[in-house]
Amino acid sequence: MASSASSAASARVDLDGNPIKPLTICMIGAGGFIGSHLCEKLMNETQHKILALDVYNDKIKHLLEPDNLPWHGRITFHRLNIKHDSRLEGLIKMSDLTINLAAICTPADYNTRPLDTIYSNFIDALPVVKYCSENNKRLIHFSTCEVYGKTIGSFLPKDSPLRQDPAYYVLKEDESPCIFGSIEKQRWSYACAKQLIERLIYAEGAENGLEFTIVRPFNWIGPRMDFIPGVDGPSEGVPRVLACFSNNLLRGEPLKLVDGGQSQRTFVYIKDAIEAVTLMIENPARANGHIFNVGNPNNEVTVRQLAEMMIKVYSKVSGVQPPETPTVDVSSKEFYGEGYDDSDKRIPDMTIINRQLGWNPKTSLWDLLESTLTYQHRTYAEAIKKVIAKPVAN
Ligand SMILES: NC(=O)c1ccc[n+]([C@@H]2O[C@H](COP(=O)([O-])OP(=O)(O)OC[C@H]3O[C@@H](n4cnc5c(N)ncnc54)[C@H](O)[C@@H]3O)[C@@H](O)[C@H]2O)c1
Ligand SMILES: O=C(O)[C@H]1O[C@H](OP(=O)(O)OP(=O)(O)OC[C@H]2O[C@@H](n3ccc(=O)[nH]c3=O)[C@H](O)[C@@H]2O)[C@H](O)[C@@H](O)[C@@H]1O
Repeated sequence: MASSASSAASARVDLDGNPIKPLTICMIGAGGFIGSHLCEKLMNETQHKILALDVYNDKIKHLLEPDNLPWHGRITFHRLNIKHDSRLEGLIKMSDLTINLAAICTPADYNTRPLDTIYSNFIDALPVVKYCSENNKRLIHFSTCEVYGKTIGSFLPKDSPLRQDPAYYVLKEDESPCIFGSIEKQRWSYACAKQLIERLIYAEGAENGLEFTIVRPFNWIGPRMDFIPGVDGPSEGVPRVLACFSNNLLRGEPLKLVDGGQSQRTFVYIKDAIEAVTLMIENPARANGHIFNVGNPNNEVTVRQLAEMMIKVYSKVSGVQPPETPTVDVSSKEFYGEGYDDSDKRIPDMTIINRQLGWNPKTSLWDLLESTLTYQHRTYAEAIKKVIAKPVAN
């Protein structure tokens, strides 16, 4: 008799009521933050098989070992660098669907390693697109909300009433322009490379019939995002804001607000966002040919407000009192170096994803920070104490 888990999984149907066939998915960048959550979801709740490609597998080790896991045999890890590995085409050919997550995607790299950033986000993705197109394989490609760049409203005078009009700031997949800074502002190397790969994929769809979906994530956050400097990443490394602020909180240091923390972001819980990706995987007729914003327009804060909320939540979940000086201002030049620039505001329009997939985010910013910071505290607090206690070598 089939187990209740597997019979429940085999009875699953898509949004149009058709049974979902198990797929083989070539997931490139499966060992990263988003990949690890997607692998977890697909193993726990579906019957799909994953060929997981990455240079690292630390974040999915718990899904690969031991041999008696319920999904044993449905996920296999292939350690490879897509820059130079002849196995890539074969693995794409063996699959029904390719999901490409591989990228350099931390802002601290965009202006300091612009060549690596452009190669990673454009050149290295080219063979993936080509192999999918030539072999008639479906592609879900991860782009970014950064392709929108700055809002139209950011160019209006500070006191202009038009700044309050959503037409000047809400970001729509099929209408909003992509507004980047000058070439000296190398921050935009990432957004520009992502924009060009989006255009190439779109053109492959238009001219050669490639079946594609492009995902534009808006600040997905949660457990396993990036690294804590000096614990599971380089001491001098600068991860994305959730990990930067977590690191400050774990060490009892003030949180650093770049240029006063005035930029605005909308944060979505990784588990909500993964639901959207699962809908795309399992509803190709509704997802193919579309570009989807995936974010939570209800969770907007300035970076300063995010810092203040994280300080409160961390204190609640850890029992540790916040430092006397909870935040400090730092210039972007000091923090990121020459060539940094910023997106002012990022509110996703949700019309297309709502219409095609009926998806909506559920988790409030407070709740997602509570579960994420509980994880950060449990995972890192002891390790940080040891790092801090270590005598510094002369
Ligand atoms: N997390 C977000 O909120 C967010 C927002 C916007 C866009 N994205 C996009 O989503 C994708 C995944 O983001 P993430 O947050 O999981 O990042 P991540 O850095 O955690 O994951 C990327 C993974 O790709 C792997 N990788 C990079 N280059 C590779 C190569 N040449 N060969 C093999 N593997 C390689 C890395 O080792 C890493 O495990 C990226 O394309 C990113 O640009 C993420
Ligand atoms: O997550 C996304 O949707 C996209 O945006 C991110 O870009 P950004 O939001 O600017 O990156 P974060 O590092 O998360 O920074 C958010 C804001 O916090 C600020 N910040 C960051 C770190 C810090 O310690 N202090 C601080 O004030 C930054 O200057 C920025 O204004 C990254 O480019 C990508 O991962 C992704 O494509």
